[in-house]
Amino acid sequence: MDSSSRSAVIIIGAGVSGISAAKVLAENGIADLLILEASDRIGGRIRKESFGGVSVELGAGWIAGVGGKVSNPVWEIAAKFGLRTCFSDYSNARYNIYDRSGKIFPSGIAADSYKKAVDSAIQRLRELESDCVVDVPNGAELPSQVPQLIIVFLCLNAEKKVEPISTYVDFGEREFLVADERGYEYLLYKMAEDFLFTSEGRILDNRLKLNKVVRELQHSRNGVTVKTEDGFVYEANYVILSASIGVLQSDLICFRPPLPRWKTEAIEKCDVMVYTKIFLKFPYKFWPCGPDKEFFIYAHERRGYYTFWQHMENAYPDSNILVVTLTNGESKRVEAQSDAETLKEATGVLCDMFGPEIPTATDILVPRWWNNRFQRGSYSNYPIISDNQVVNDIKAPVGRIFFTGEHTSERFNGYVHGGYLAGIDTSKALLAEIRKYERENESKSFLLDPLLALTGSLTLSQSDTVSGLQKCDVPTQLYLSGKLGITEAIL
Ligand SMILES: Cc1cc2nc3c(=O)[nH]c(=O)nc-3n(C[C@H](O)[C@H](O)[C@H](O)COP(=O)(O)OP(=O)(O)OC[C@H]3O[C@@H](n4cnc5c(N)ncnc54)[C@H](O)[C@@H]3O)c2cc1C
Repeated sequence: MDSSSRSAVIIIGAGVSGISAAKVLAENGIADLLILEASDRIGGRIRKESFGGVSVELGAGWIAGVGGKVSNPVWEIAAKFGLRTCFSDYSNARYNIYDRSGKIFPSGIAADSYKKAVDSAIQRLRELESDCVVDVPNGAELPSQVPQLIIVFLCLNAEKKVEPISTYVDFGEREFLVADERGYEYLLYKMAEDFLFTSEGRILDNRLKLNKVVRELQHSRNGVTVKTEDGFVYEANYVILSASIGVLQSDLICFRPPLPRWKTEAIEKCDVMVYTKIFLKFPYKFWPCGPDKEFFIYAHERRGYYTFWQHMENAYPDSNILVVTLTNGESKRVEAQSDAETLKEATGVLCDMFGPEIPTATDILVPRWWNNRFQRGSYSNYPIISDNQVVNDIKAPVGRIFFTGEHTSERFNGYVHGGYLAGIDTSKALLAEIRKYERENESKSFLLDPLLALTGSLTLSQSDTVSGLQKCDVPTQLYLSGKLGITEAIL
């Protein structure tokens, strides 16, 4: 076991929220920080991979919420660094719906069915709201012609909340696909460059430590001891924890003492969505091309079975890549099987749509977000009908541990900009806390001064001298939530 010196703040996780949190701290004079990241890279759920000769985004692919009155901060950063993006027009998908015999549903029927189903689902949601039942409206009465379409759209929307989605209300309704060889993650690197030492595209600053899997957080009124899987121990005055909601629900990180019940209950209440983009590379195109054909749908009686497709010709012309999106149960099923089996299933679906003569895919890429122990899912999904108490509890600090990540964003959870803004918010809250202690400490030492002069000496313990911040610790949660008992709050 090794010991490192004490840091002012340790940030756990180098995804967008961890990096934005660290940047705000650094900009506000907290240079003494340490970022511990479990994997061998920064980015977290923003991740590119080379596939079929281009860069594909296994995680976040779109900058969602663009073109409104307020500018999406992630869009601004992307513009600043010249990230290449393509506008995505999903609206045409409803006209590109294939049945199992490869017939396209006539556009009128499809659009009409879509509208009816959405209306019916919204109505059903309103009813559910009054009953306080929380779920995707599986049982909504759907027109029989293209049920799969409706379910896809409802899934894609309901999983990210059906009623006004803050992202679109605030930032606009347009979505842009990142299609840049440097990847979406390039933005994180550029953010890190502002406060970490970098050279030739690499972060060389030893305040970022990769392959450091945090397994234990021992916290007290004096600080936090962080233990990693490789036996290292790090000490900090404060910790910002940006691990995903799926990780918090798992047993990867042990808290000593355990998190209070109000916290663990809130964490359990938040659903984890699994969203999987499967990439298939072909020797040549056999699907209809053109911008209005970018998205197409396969209508199958089995819910979510290889339903939502996208060709990558707009993003990367002549790449001959198709992407199919699966969610939740289907994602987990596919993650558990071999890629060869997945390829066989996907090929069967493509044969249904485009005939048996299609070429065999030369490559397949199946990300496994659910089985990744540093993610355990793709993004958070708060119950449609829930108050803000759950998210407030999830983000509330416990003593010296502050929580961040997309799941702590009240308005933009599930999105990159949610993670980005959450990181900023958390750091601001921590800075306020630090300043408060500094003020209190100053007034304490002011009171102590005459005493010191009288006695001539006063010995402080080592932990007291590390930082004045430790001298008058009041568990943060005490004043954030009136419902707590003292012992729970101290935990
Ligand atoms: C498939 C997919 C598609 C998506 N599509 C979009 C999209 O199109 N648009 C959009 O805006 N958003 C999208 N998202 C969501 C977006 O990617 C996330 O909201 C955002 O990236 C989350 O950032 P974060 O910092 O909160 O978490 P993360 O990126 O998960 O960062 C947390 C970091 O903590 C690390 N970590 C975890 N446990 C430990 C530990 N014990 N010790 C040390 N480190 C640890 C992880 O390795 C990770 O790097 C998508 C996500 C997925 C998976």
